[in-house]
Amino acid sequence: MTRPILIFDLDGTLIDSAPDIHAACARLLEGEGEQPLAFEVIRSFIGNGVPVLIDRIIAATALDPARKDRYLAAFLEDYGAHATDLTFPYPGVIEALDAFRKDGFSLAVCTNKPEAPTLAILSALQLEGYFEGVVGGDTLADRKPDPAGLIHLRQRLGHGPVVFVGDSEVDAETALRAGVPFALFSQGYCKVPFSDLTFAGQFQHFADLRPLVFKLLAEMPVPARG
Ligand SMILES: O=C(O)COP(=O)(O)O
Ligand SMILES: [Mg+2]
Repeated sequence: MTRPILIFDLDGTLIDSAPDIHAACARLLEGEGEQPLAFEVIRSFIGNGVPVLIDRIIAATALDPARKDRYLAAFLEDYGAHATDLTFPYPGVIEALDAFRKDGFSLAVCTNKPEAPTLAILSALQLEGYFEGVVGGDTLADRKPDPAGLIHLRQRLGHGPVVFVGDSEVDAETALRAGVPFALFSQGYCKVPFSDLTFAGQFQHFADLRPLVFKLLAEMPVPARG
């Protein structure tokens, strides 16, 4: 039987990474003689990838847009060295991944975080062994909300039924465009009211994800046999 595929977003879904992203942004701004931005402000800038994070910081401060490449490189170098100082999986993530693995799911990650820090974080938090595929923000030509990452992972992992688990409006749009049901984690970094999102179900603790995923799989149309 085709194995079902469960694809997870990373920041604000599997891991609470905003504290380290905020700290690295604060060091970048201090290095440029600027005041750090508030934690909630930086958290609201996460989800569209690091280049967009830097654009949003430039727009909110006196940083020079012409020096974006330099800020981006400085951020990535610093964040790469400190990405798991304050970052942990959300409660229940490891138990949920263990259960899904026992159930026979193929597990994967589709994040807008660049691939190098993504792989380093998964390794440092001992999560890497769970995932048969990882797509970062710079892995393919287009990142979320482009559906290419979900489509690529589905093809790589055997074309089984897919559920995408994420926290944000970016993830909801990605799932919609890929034609995949979306399970919304309500404790992440979403910037818009949930009523503005398309999602098949939501959960607030990872202990509640497994029944939701089985419900969504049971609701999926059975593919026609040729
Ligand atoms: O914006 C980012 O860098 C990553 O965000 P994501 O893991 O939620 O896709
Ligand atoms: Mg996210």
